[in-house]
Amino acid sequence: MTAVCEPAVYEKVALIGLGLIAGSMAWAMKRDGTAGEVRGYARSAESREMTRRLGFCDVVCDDLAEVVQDADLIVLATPVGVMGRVAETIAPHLKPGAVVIDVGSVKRTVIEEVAPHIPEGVHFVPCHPMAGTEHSGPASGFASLFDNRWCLIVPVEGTPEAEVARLESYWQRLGARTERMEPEHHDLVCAVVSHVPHLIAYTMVGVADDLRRVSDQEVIKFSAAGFRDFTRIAASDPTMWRDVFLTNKEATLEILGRFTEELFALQRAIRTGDGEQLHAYFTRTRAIRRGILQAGQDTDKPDFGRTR
Ligand SMILES: NC(=O)c1ccc[n+]([C@@H]2O[C@H](COP(=O)([O-])OP(=O)(O)OC[C@H]3O[C@@H](n4cnc5c(N)ncnc54)[C@H](O)[C@@H]3O)[C@@H](O)[C@H]2O)c1
Ligand SMILES: O=C(O)C(=O)C[C@]1(C(=O)O)C=C[C@@H](O)C=C1
Repeated sequence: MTAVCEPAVYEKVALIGLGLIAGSMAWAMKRDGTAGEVRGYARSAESREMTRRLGFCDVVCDDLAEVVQDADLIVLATPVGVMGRVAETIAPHLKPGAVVIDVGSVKRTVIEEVAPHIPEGVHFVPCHPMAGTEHSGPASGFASLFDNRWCLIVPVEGTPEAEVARLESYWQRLGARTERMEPEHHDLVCAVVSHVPHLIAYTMVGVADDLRRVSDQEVIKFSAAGFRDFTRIAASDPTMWRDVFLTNKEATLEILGRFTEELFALQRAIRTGDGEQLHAYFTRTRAIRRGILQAGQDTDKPDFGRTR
């Protein structure tokens, strides 16, 4: 029996910044023909060469104007700190009716920095796939990254409903579930579920490293899942995460403030031997994890399930 292929959602797609997210999008588009043609732009000859060798783009360019011209969908997949500059460079070369999206982990600042450069007649629809790994670069992408993960869509005022709906169907074809959100709410939610947890992991690994006595061999030798997870997360790309904290400053500081208050309360409970308080706290947090599992919302997929 011949498989019935859905038509492409966008005919020509241009990816800017060929790393984990762009590479995974390209593999996922190839998986079921979500795009007619995929072009990719990378600054370094090494990334372009690697991309050609892996074969996830039909055309690989070293010129931003060339990659975006004629593209129906343009994806900004660089660290968030440079997205404004990239948007400014590509703006004169965008065709009328094209859709520009970003996949950055922060939304309010990206909107402030990108939107002013988007020409009249071109649509800008900010997106954030809630999926990733600690790996980066063109060789790190894989087709199943977005399967069953959320992609948050943060439309700006005035975007035609049809363009947002089309983008939702695009992400769904890449395997994701979609939800729309306001930028400020997005940044606060991500500070809680992603940004501050990364900061805690970075800090915890830094603390272990400071205690050289235990860090060399013992930390790895005796670590069980908890600390190993911290070291995995703390291996994430430094440029990406520097930009996340600098651009989501307000929400990060808000959540960090709450976090340190709770931490001090637990610290006091330990110092004063208040077992009842500790037990009540841990009972509450266990119920949260169990609730997530019961609702079938834990879509965590370890790397061993990945496919190109
Ligand atoms: N890694 C994750 O878990 C994850 C998840 C969701 C969203 N994001 C967001 O997606 C974006 C890309 O992240 P990634 O994990 O794919 O990173 P990555 O480091 O794997 O890829 C980013 C690529 O952008 C390139 N780049 C940097 N500056 C550039 C510039 N000025 N012009 C062109 N290219 C440039 C880098 O060389 C790199 O190849 C980031 O904004 C990040 O916040 C990441
Ligand atoms: O799984 C991981 O390694 C990730 O860090 C992915 C993760 C997250 O915190 O969940 C990281 C940053 C993103 O913007 C979205 C997803």
